[in-house]
Amino acid sequence: MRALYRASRVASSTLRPFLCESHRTGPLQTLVEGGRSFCSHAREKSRDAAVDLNHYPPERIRNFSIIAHVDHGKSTLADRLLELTGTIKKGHGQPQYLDKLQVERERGITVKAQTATMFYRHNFRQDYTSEMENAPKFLLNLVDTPGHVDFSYEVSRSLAACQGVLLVVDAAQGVQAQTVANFYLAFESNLTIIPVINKIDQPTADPDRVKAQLKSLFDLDPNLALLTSAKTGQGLEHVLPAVINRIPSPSGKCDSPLRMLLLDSYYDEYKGVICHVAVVDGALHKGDKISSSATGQVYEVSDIGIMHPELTPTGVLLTGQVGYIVSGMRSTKEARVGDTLHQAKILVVPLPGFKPAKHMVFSGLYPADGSDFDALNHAIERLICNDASVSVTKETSTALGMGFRCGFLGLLHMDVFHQRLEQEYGAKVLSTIPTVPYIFDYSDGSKVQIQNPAALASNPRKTVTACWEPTVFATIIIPSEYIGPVITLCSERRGEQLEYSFIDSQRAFMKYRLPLREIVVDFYNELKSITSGYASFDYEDAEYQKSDLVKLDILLNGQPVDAMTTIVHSLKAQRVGRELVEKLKKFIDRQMFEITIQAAIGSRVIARETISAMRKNVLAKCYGGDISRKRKLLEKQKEGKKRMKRVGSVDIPQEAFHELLKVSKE
Ligand SMILES: Nc1nc2c(ncn2[C@@H]2O[C@H](COP(=O)(O)OP(=O)(O)OP(=O)(O)O)[C@@H](O)[C@H]2O)c(=O)[nH]1
Repeated sequence: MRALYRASRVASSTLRPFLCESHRTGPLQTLVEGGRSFCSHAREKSRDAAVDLNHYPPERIRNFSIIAHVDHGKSTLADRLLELTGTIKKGHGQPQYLDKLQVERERGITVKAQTATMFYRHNFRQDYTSEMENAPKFLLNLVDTPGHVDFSYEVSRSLAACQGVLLVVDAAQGVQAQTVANFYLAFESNLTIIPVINKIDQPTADPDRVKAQLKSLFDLDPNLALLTSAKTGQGLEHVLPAVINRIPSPSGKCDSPLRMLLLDSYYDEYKGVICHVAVVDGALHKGDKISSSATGQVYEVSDIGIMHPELTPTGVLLTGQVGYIVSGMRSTKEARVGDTLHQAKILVVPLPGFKPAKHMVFSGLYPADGSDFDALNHAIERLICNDASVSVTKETSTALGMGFRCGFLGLLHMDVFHQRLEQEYGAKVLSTIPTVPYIFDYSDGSKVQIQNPAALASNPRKTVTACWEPTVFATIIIPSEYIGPVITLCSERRGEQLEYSFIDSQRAFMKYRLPLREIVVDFYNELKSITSGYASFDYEDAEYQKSDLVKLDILLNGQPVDAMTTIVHSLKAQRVGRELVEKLKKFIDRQMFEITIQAAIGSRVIARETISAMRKNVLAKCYGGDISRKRKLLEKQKEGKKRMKRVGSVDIPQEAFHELLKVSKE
């Protein structure tokens, strides 16, 4: 009896994940057919499946991510692995296949992490003479991640679905700042790290130097580093065997109730919201009803599959597998990244999820043509379905009308969002000067985070008692000859040096604490230019520090333009004010009346420029020398101008706003 019970338990635990919901809860004996484990319902469902995932229990799965510093070759390596496994055709004519966005192709950077499922036969005995057809087939999920610091949130999210990483390092450039940051992301997540020294085909490649750096900085065994060229294909044959041999399989429980992590989501015009998910425990089938731990909403799974590399329906996703689902969610408010999805009516302990995205930079987005507010609203709603890391709230500006205050992960992220709005949704956008989130303490004990400088209004009933600004820990890696200029740059930017050491005989490693405001605008460009492009830079957020901040208003003919208000350090107010005023003068056209442009702190004007009025020649038609008639005409013109000045509003061209974004230094 006990044996029978045990047999049915074993059968139940191994079979249940493969069954549809109606059968999973029913008596098992009705489902077992000639010793095979699948119910007729499940077979029916798998008919539309191009790939049968039932052959891939967790021990035949490896989930790994490719992480590296910018441009060290992640996406190219991903291409080669996809080709090697036959997932995409060789010479598909589209380099960096997984960089699908127009903005990624134009800028040559990865912005969005992309997952692709590959199938690969691996012979553990390394006995290549034996027939490979008999070697076990593995399901490999590869995640290509962005390298730029702004998108490290994407990297940390991707790592939640992985058990290991390929840490790619350029054989000529060696370890760079994002290599360090990404190593620690993987290390702190307890992932297996496989070092890959790439671009060994370059004439300046020095793999031994890189191996020594990997040892001294990360204590990684240099003998375990793989040497590759994603360009020529050299050494690539060792990558996937290393993935299978060194990275553990996912450790979820097949016989537990479904727990699935929502990794990412995007909006598709035809299918609606498509969610990328990692099945941690249990299994999910097409037609199942699932529920969100965050909202309690119930959905029916209408499509399910893997990215192979395009959406490929499979009818099922099993423990340890990564794929997509379509379940009728309508917006990212429903598809919350980091949420745990489970079978409806079966309660589970939610998975740890992710830390919420931290918004470093805020900016107002307004329709370039005021009447297009609805179009911009629609475009932003759609785009945040594809980029949930942006925060959006509505705001109104007296100068620009109705718009949005958006929070971004950094300046590049802001630029990319802006570009995507224009390219993918045809929205014409005007953005205001980016600002960082400051905190102000008031005399009544309240604390307010200011994301829009114009909102910092003077209030007679309470005064500001303290100002706080966000800071970051910055990592800078540079060739030793540039140490002097970099130290000067950091101290100009109010930085405090925390660490200073040498990676090897040629390169220095520095850690600084810097105010976030000082690095979001143009710090990286300046760092690159003073180091001939050799510096690498990364940062992570640190705590707030007390600071002496002032609100800087820009006034046109005495009227403050709220969209141009900014908050600056008091020591730099004069310089920033002058720079803003001079920039504006260049971009505002002369009008029929005089325009004064002023920068002011409260009622104190700290910089001023004047654009003189265009003078219409009212005397053109006045022939002859009647002086009193001429004087009369000039007097009339002066009166008219006064009236225009009083009632007229200054037209500020779009370029003026774009130029103000570039105000390089505070
Ligand atoms: N010589 C050489 N060039 C390579 C190799 N691998 C990649 N590249 C080149 O390096 C550049 C950057 O490659 P990507 O694959 O886009 O780098 P990435 O790390 O994905 O870049 P981000 O996504 O922006 O972080 C491209 O011009 C590639 O052609 C290699 O093994 N050898």
